[in-house]
Amino acid sequence: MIEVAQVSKSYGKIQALTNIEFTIDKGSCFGLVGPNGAGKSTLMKILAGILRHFEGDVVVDRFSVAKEKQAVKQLIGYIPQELCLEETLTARDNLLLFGRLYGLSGKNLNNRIDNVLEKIGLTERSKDTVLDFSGGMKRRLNIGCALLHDPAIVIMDEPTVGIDPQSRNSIFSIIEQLKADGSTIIYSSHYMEEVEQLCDRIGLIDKGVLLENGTMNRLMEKYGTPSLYVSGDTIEAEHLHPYQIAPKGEGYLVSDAEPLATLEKLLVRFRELGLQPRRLELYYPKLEDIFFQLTGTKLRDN
Ligand SMILES: Nc1ncnc2c1ncn2[C@@H]1O[C@H](COP(=O)(O)OP(=O)(O)OP(=O)(O)O)[C@@H](O)[C@H]1O
Repeated sequence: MIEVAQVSKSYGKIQALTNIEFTIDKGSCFGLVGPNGAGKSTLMKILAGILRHFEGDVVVDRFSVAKEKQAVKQLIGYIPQELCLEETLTARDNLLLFGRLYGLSGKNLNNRIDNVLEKIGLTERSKDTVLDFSGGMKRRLNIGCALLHDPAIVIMDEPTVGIDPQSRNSIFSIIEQLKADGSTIIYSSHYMEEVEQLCDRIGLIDKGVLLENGTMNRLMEKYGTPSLYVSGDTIEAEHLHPYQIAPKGEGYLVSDAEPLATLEKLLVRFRELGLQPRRLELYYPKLEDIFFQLTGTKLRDN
C-alpha cells in the first residue's frame, strides 16, 4: 500500500504540486494522467524517493519516503521519462552497470539479467551496442534497468512518448506481465486511452492539483452521463433545435437529461423532414471528455 499525504512541491515561484492525497493498493495499477507541465514527473520523482525537498510525505509499505529513502528505493523500480542508458555499451553491460548500482553482483546478478532480458524481449540482442537499437528497444532496455532488483513497485514516467505503435504494444505486454506477477504499477501518461486500457485506478492531475481519482467505473458514474451523437451530410445545427449541442467530429453531440427519449424524438423528426442520419447513437464520455468537463481544456493540442 502506498499513501500519499498532503504532498506539495514548489520550484522557486513555480507551484508544481499542491496538497496531493491518494492511496494505491498493493498489486494494482494506478494511472496518473495530465497534460504537459501538470506535475506528473514531479510526483513520480517524489514517490520514487528522488526529489529531496517537498512538503507532506509518502508512505510506501510502512516506510516514509521523507525519512527512509534507502528502504523505499529498494522497493521501487523507477523508469524515468528520459532514456538513461550508456549507448556505447551493449544491452547486457548496461544491465550489469545498473545491477551493480542496486548492490547486485556475481551469479545472482547474471541470473537477474537473463530474467530481465527475457521479460523485455531483448535476449537475442543482449550483445549488441545500444547505439544500434531502435527507439522502442532503448525504451524497453530503460525499463529493464529498473527491474533488476525485482522491485515490488514499478514507477513508469510516460514510457511510450515518441515511440511507434509496435514498440508501444511490447511495452504494454511488459506491463501486463508485471501486473500478472503481482507488481504494483504507477504509470503516468498524457495519452488517456493508454491509461484507460492499463490501469485499475486513475488520477487526473492539472496544474499541480489532483482533480479526481478513482476507478474508471466510479469516474463514469460521476461524470459519465451519456449524450447523443448525430452526424449526416444533410443534418445541420438548426435540425437539432432546441437541444443543447456541441460540434464533434463530422457531427454534433446533443446533451439532454433523457438521451434515449431524445433519440426517439429525433428519429421521428428526421423521418418527417426526410433527413438521413449517418450516425445517431448514445455517446458515453471517455476519460478525455471527463478531463475537458473538469478543466475546460483538452489534454493534448492535436
Ligand atoms: N527542475 C525544475 N525546476 C523548475 N521548474 C520545474 C522543474 N521541474 C519541473 N518544473 C516545473 O514544474 C511544473 C510541473 O512539471 P512536471 O515535469 O512535473 O510536469 P509533467 O506533468 O511531468 O509534464 P511533462 O509531461 O511535460 O513532463 C512545470 O511548470 C515545470 O515547468
